Formats: sequence, C-alpha cells, structure tokens
Amino acid sequence: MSIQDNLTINEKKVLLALEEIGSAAPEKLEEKSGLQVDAAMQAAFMLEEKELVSVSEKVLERYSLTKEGEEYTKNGLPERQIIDFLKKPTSLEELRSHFSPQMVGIATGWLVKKGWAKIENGVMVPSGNVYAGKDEETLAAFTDKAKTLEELGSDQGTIKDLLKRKLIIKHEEKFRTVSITDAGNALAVQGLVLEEEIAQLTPDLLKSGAWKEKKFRPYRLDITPKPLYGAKIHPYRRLIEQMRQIFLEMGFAEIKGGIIQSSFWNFDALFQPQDHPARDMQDTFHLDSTCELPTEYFENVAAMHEHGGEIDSCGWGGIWDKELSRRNVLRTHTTSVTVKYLADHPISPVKAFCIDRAYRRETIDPTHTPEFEQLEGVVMDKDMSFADLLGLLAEFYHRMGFEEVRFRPGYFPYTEPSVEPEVYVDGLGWVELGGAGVFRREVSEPLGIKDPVLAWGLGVSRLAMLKLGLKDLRLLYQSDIDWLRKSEVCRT
Ligand SMILES: N[C@@H](Cc1ccccc1)C(=O)O
Repeated sequence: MSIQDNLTINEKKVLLALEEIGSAAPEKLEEKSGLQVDAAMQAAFMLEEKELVSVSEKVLERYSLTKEGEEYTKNGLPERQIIDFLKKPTSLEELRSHFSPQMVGIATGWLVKKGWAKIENGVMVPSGNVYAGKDEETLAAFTDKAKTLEELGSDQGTIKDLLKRKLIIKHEEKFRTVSITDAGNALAVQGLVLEEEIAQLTPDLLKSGAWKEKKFRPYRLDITPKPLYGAKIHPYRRLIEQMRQIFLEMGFAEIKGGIIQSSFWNFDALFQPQDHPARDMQDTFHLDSTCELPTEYFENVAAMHEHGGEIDSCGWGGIWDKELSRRNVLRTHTTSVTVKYLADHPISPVKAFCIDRAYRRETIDPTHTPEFEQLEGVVMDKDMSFADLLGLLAEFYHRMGFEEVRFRPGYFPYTEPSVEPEVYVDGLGWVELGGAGVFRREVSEPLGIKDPVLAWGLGVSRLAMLKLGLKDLRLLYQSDIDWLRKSEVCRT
C-alpha cells in the first residue's frame, strides 16, 4: 500500500496546505486547508504519527493585575504610601491609626526588606534611601491587557515577588505550530489525489448501491491497536465472592460483626489467658476506649480463667482482671465475631461464617500486612466431630480448586484438638492456610453452649495469593492499575 493510500482526505488537505506555506498556526491551517480548525488539527496529529508533519507547542505566559494589584497601581504599594507619609520617625501605633493595622503589617516587612526604613523599639525610622523599585515600574507598565514579561520590561525575580504578593496572576496560553517535514514535502510534490473516501459502510450506501462508485479507506493491518481494558471486578473481590458463594451453597448463614471488639470477645471469651503474648502491644492494636462487659457471661468467663469454673479444668490460675477485658481492640481475628454470635445463639444447629477484615500490628512486607481478611466459620450441632471438621474444610478447598489438602496438628488456646490446614501447590509445596479445631469446653461452657462446636479461621489473602500467583500480598491492596488491567476477568 502506498503512503498516499494511507492518508485520509483531511490529511491530504492539510499536507497540501502546508506544502505551500511550510508551517502554520492552527488558524492559518484552517484558512488554507478549508477545514474546521479541529478537523485540521486532528489530521495534523495523524500526519505527525506518520512523520509527515511535526507539531510543536509553545507556552506563552502572560500576566495581569489582580484587584489588589489594580488598587496599588493606582494608589501606590502599601510601603510607598507609608514612606511618602513618613517625614520623621513615627511609632507603629500612630501609623496603624492613620493607615489600617493590616496595611502597616504588609508594608513593614517590605520597608525593611527594601531598606527604606528601620524599626527601632516600635518606631519606624525612615532611612532616607528611597528608590523606585522594579516592582513599581512593572506595575506601572500594566494596561488592561495581559502582558508578557518582555512587554512589561520586567524580570523573573520581580514577577515572582508580585505573584507571591498576589498582585498579579499568570495566564498560560498554548501556541501550536504545524510544520511539514521533508518526507511530507516529498509526498506533497508528487501530487495528492483529493478523493472522498469512505471509512464506514452504512445501510444507506448498501441499499442505494452507491457503494459501488465510492472509494473505501483501506484497512491497515500492520498497526497494532491500543489495548482496550474493560471494567471488571477486582480480582481479590472476585475470589472473596467465590469463597462466600461456596459457604452459602453449603448452607451457611453469613454473619457480620464490629471491627472494634472488646478484649472480652476478642480474647477472654476464647479462653486466651490475659498474659498471652498475642495480647501484647506489639501484636494488637489497642484502642483508648473501653466498653461494658456482658453481665450474663463475664462472671462465668472469669471463673473459667481463674480456676476452671464448674468443669473438670484448672483454668489459667491467678486473678482475672475485669478492666483488662473491657479494653477495646481492633479485632485481631474474626473468631471474635463467631464466638459472640454463638453466645447469642446457643441452641443447635448453627452454621455460620464471616468473611471480613482483621487487624494485627505487623511490619509490612511481601507476606504481611496489618489489615487482612479471614474466612471464619462455625458449625454447632449434636454429635459433631473432629472428622466432620476435616471433611468440611477439605470440601471447601476442593471447591476452591486445590486437590491435595492435609491437616497438621496445631495449637490454639480455644480449640482441642487443633489443626492447621495445608494445601499442596506445584512449585511451592505444602502451604499453611489458617487454623481450625473443636472449641474447648472452657470456651463453650461459660457461654451456655452444650453441643460441640467446629471452628476455623482461614487466611483469605494467602489463599488469594496462591490463586492469583502473586509473590507479594501488598498487590491485593494497592490497586496497581497495570496489574489490575492484566489480571484475568474470569475464574482461574
Ligand atoms: N483465630 C485463629 C484461627 C482459628 C479460628 C478458629 C479455630 C481455630 C483457629 C487465627 O486467627 O489464626
């Protein structure tokens, strides 16, 4: 295909106009090409891509007076008005009563800076050395029209001061010049055929048969079009939705709870001893606020911690501190939500899950963020067993696409037995994905729960990392536009 074939009729018109005059401003191009200025410039940019013309841009800076600037141009700058008045040393107080305190305030700094006067013990003393400043000359050079620095006969420093004093404002105007290149010229002198071309076939053209007489703009198959990125759901959201869907399909109810929890629900109700390291400042975001303890449970919980309550347990010993339990924290796990839900719904059966954010004082690195999501769940029913728990979790991971699942013994103060589920990922091996277990009697008894409770808290972001093939967890939270654009739209 020749270069000529590849030009639209507008591009040809612009090229022919420029062949004559070499280069032109947009208005001139409009006049010479017979096109509207927008169409002419659009064609010019397309010609620029083909290197047949070049478009240069110059920014012209002009200045005009502000209201305040106009006033001072007429009456003199505050420092000029005051120095003209100042025949002898005069107290600032007197000056303030003669002029406004505000004006004396503005003028003083400049009088001193310009060396026109000194302040001594609250008295302004004229130096006798007063000159017409460049700023005053510049202000005097203004008329109604905005002017350039050259037109004002000014300099950068003075303009900067006047801008800072808000006496003038800057206007920027862009000027474009379109110039024909050698290649453009060479093409134009060969002569260009101005023939109307059709870029789109319309039903009318088809029906009337007029298409037979028309010339069609050929397609360019050698140019890669710019990629188009459609809108889509954030990949992390999509995975969270998938996990939610799996639990809903398995007959679970979704529950929600507060981000702020009392230490009571976050730790004590879960039989975490009050000196447990997880409760340290380094691990938990403690808040200044406190809350009231639930009267129906806290005494039972206290007794359980101190001596094992009414069951065959010896508790943690020591004195359980009520005040410590009242302190609010940002929930360190969503187990605080499920345990409270169970306390409110102690009658079997219960199948509930919560997929939400938890907070821990972590140093941010590729595998840790202080905010992260957990997938928490509980099943309470008669005769529920540890085997049911393992089966249920394996089923969840299978549905998420992990074929191999195994459970390693784990430890949590609130479950016995406890496990850590792991999935097998090619290239990574076994990856740990959270914790699970059967609630201890020390947890269920004080809350009035009689039946066994299976519980788990799974790492959602870790799972998302595996599913999305990420090495850095932070990508999930950063909204990196490049990554978002390239991430797949559908399930992986
Ligand atoms: N809360 C635990 C997970 C867990 C939940 C429920 C039972 C056992 C373990 C964690 O955040 O790691």
